[in-house]
Amino acid sequence: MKRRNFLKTTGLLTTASMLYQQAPTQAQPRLGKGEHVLILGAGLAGLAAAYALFKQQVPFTILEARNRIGGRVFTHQVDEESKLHVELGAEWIGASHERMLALCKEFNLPLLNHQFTTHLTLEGQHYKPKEWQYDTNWNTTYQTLLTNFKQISSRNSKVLDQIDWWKYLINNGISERDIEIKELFDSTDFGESIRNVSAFASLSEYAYSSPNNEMDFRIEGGNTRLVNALSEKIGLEHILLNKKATAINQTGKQVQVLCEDGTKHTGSRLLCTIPAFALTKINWQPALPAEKLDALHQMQYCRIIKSAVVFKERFWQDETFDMITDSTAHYFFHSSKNQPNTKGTLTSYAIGDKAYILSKMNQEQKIREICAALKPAFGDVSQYAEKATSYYWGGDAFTKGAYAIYDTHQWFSIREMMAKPFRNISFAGEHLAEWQGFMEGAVQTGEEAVKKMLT
Ligand SMILES: Cc1cc2nc3c(=O)[nH]c(=O)nc-3n(C[C@H](O)[C@H](O)[C@H](O)COP(=O)(O)OP(=O)(O)OC[C@H]3O[C@@H](n4cnc5c(N)ncnc54)[C@H](O)[C@@H]3O)c2cc1C
Repeated sequence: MKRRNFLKTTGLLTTASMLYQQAPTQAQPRLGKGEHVLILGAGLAGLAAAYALFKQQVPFTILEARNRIGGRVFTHQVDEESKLHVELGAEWIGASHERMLALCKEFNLPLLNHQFTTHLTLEGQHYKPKEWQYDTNWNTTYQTLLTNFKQISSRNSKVLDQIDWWKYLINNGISERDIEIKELFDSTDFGESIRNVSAFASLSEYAYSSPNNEMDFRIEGGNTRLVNALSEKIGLEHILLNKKATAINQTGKQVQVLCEDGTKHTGSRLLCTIPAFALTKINWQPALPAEKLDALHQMQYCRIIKSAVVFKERFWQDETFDMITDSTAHYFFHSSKNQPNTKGTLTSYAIGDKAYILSKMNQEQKIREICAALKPAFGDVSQYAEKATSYYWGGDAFTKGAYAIYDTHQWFSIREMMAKPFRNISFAGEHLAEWQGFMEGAVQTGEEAVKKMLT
């Protein structure tokens, strides 16, 4: 069974309705001929929705708050001379990410292998890929847990949602050393400590992911190329930048969006693809149902900082180098893999409190921190470091985090409430997706929202 089908069968779409019986449920009428759709947000959810409308010849306009398209897909050129680029937002396309793979194929965007072989540095000791491993018994237990999860009942799914991933692993006998390593690994997936993630959310990700945990590909030239291809296809004239929505009024059959620059935009339907935090900052007339606002307020986004350092030489030598460490800089990978040059970049990917600490450092301090974390593996590499570029998503004005993180008790409670349409307004975006936290999820929710409008 595929992951999305699995999630549908675990009762996901019924529990929240039981919890929020007061909320109004209104089926939206089918979109009429010539009716204009407004879309908030030019991230992948908004662009995928617009592309689906474009194919059906439905008129639409995208309103985007930033001065660029792409949202959390954000390719950045770090060095003009070498033309090296890095991803400051979404990095990997997974081998199971069907819609992303199909779109890349459709737009002739070549995919590059972006898999790595992982080193480990723990308490100042460096281990090369085959020099470290989890306890053999634990490996067997873990595989059994993943396999058994695929048979889980709806009732037990909800029990699992009540405990966090860390406690679940401890309960199932992981050793003290292995939980330390597992926390370092898995927290990079969730962007916070695994004590803050529902065991159900974790298992549904790991049991259904590709063998490389969906860290498989990236688009040659940068993931922003997909965003650009979609925008060009639908017509750049339909995407209005610097249009931060501040108020949304629904009167009769019309929805009016007021933007910070004083402009007003009207449509028969509105699709909001903006993150939960941004939705709570909008002045809604009539007000959003209290249960929905409450769910949006509860939704947390993880803190991630990506810091890419340009080095004069690729002293790590191995193209597939990545490394988990117990330092503040946390996880490193060779972000210039498949970009031939004498110079190269290593990206540090730090989460949670570590991300926050790094965000308070200037670039020189960050380079010092990163070089110190690399020392056990490579000695002093500070002479190779040229510059660092970083982006702290915890401070992002629109998301206040990198992607949604479902804490205990949340998977089966707030999600459906956030996804519920509100009169002529529908909702999409990564935080509502079955492939939550991924580009794939953003695309799927955008496409599905349009499908619902048209049926
Ligand atoms: C550091 C990091 C690493 C990641 N790694 C991966 C990865 O390896 N693989 C993967 O598949 N995914 C990854 N992701 C997740 C992926 O980036 C997201 O799931 C996806 O891009 C979200 O798309 P979206 O359209 O739902 O939201 P967004 O991209 O956030 O788009 C929403 C848009 O709405 C706009 N907006 C917000 N408020 C308003 C407003 N009031 N008015 C108008 N517009 C507004 C925003 O500016 C934004 O452009 C990562 C994300 C981050 C941040």
